[in-house]
Amino acid sequence: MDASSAARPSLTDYLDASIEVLRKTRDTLPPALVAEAVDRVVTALGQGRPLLVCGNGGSASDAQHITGELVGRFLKERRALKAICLSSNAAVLTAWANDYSYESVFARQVEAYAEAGGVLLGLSTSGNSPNVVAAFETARQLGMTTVALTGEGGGKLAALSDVLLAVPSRHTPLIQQAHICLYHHLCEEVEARLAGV
Ligand SMILES: O=C(CO)[C@@H](O)[C@H](O)[C@H](O)[C@H](O)COP(=O)(O)O
Ligand SMILES: [Zn+2]
Repeated sequence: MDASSAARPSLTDYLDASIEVLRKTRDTLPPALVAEAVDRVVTALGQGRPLLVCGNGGSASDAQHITGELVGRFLKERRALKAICLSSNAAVLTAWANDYSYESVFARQVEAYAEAGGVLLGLSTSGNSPNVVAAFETARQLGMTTVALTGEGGGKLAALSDVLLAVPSRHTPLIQQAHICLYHHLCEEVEARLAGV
């Protein structure tokens, strides 16, 4: 063991902390709220309206992950679903951020793809990333439903979300891990309900 490793959590400690956040999420997040998020997404996609997904850093990967499951498949064979990742088009992101502002990179794409009755799903562990906040403001102006996956309290997204799924932690990586559980559940439910529709 090197001298500095004593200060860092062991893998066992890290897994224990992860389990604790997942357990608190299970015990505190109302199932009816999760069901409402599922309902909103099922309604939008069932009517051919888009699900737009955005986030930064690890949450950008999560946004890609979610849209990959829904455009392709999660567990079942079924039709493709109109899920669009706003965090993955490098040309759009770099051109818009370079010429205008990083703060508006998602809002601009919401303008491009929004349809009233669609859903914007934003992932932000702080709930305060300015580009996700701006995207929520634009989505609401354009008649979209907003669903947020955040950490404890929901930050600025709390006031801008029709459905707020806030993981009870302030630790970014552990919140992200709980987000993966929540969105895999969402994908499984959405897919099951839209199979054959
Ligand atoms: O993946 C991680 C940390 O696990 C980082 O890349 C993290 O996503 C970035 O610092 C984000 O910029 C954090 O933004 P947010 O979750 O507060 O919206
Ligand atoms: Zn990470």
